[in-house]
Amino acid sequence: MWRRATLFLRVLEPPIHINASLSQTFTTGFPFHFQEKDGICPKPLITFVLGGPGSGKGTQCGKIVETFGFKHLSAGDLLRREMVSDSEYGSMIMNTIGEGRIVPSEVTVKLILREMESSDNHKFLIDGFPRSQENRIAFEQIIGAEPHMVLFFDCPEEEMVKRVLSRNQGRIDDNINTIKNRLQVFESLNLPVIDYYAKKGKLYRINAVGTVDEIFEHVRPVFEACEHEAR
Ligand SMILES: Nc1ncnc2c1ncn2[C@@H]1O[C@H](COP(=O)(O)OP(=O)(O)O)[C@@H](O)[C@H]1O
Ligand SMILES: Nc1ccn([C@H]2C[C@H](O)[C@@H](COP(=O)(O)OP(=O)(O)O)O2)c(=O)n1
Ligand SMILES: [Mg+2]
Repeated sequence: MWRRATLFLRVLEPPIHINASLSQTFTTGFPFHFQEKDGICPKPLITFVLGGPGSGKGTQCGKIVETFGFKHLSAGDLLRREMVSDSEYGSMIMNTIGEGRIVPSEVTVKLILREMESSDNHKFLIDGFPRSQENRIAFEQIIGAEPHMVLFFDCPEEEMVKRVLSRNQGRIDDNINTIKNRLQVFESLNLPVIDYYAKKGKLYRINAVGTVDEIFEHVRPVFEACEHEAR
């Protein structure tokens, strides 16, 4: 169903710009620009990491960070952190996540933007985002950048449910009722995004069944090729 994309790197990206009307929604962090390093402001290298709940995104991101030195931004972790802070969005995020729905894009993109701006690393692994076409468009408009590539951890539903139910991290959404909703939301809102990137030739579909190390052996060559291209 998913075509395996050939390596496609946009080496020359258009300059980063901020959509003026959307930028007015935010009070911090504009204009978006990276911290300088040795007097140079590098272009961001963005990888989106997608897959259903429990497909192993976070686990594989840990290994990618260790091996390839990316900055890992988990949209879910950022939202959970915001949820327990004094934020005005706290209760909305809790209700939304508890029901297995998607938090409004402006909130999530704002949290991602804040992390990107404060990072001294220009290589970003954005995990669990974009989860909908609305997420994707908000990111493009607000941050003004596109991913260089998109990983999709393809995992059977049965296996995802089993992993989520034994995750044991005390998450409010790791219960059978919420999982059912999350799987439905994944199918209806996230698969179209995955399809979108497949059509753009940016998608790398990874078989997410196997041990963590076996799966990472499928991931490794994708990043090795990316590093090679960037040289
Ligand atoms: N390949 C794997 N085989 C078995 N369990 C796994 C594998 N990869 C991750 N897990 C476990 O499954 C659960 C979900 O993994 P996680 O990385 O949190 O997935 P996601 O971020 O996609 O929801 C975690 O408890 C993790 O330890
Ligand atoms: N882009 C995103 C990412 C996560 N969320 C919310 C809704 C998701 O069900 C929860 C949990 O996301 P998270 O990526 O941590 O979940 P998994 O790692 O896939 O199990 O957070 C969101 O609203 N928008
Ligand atoms: Mg995760």
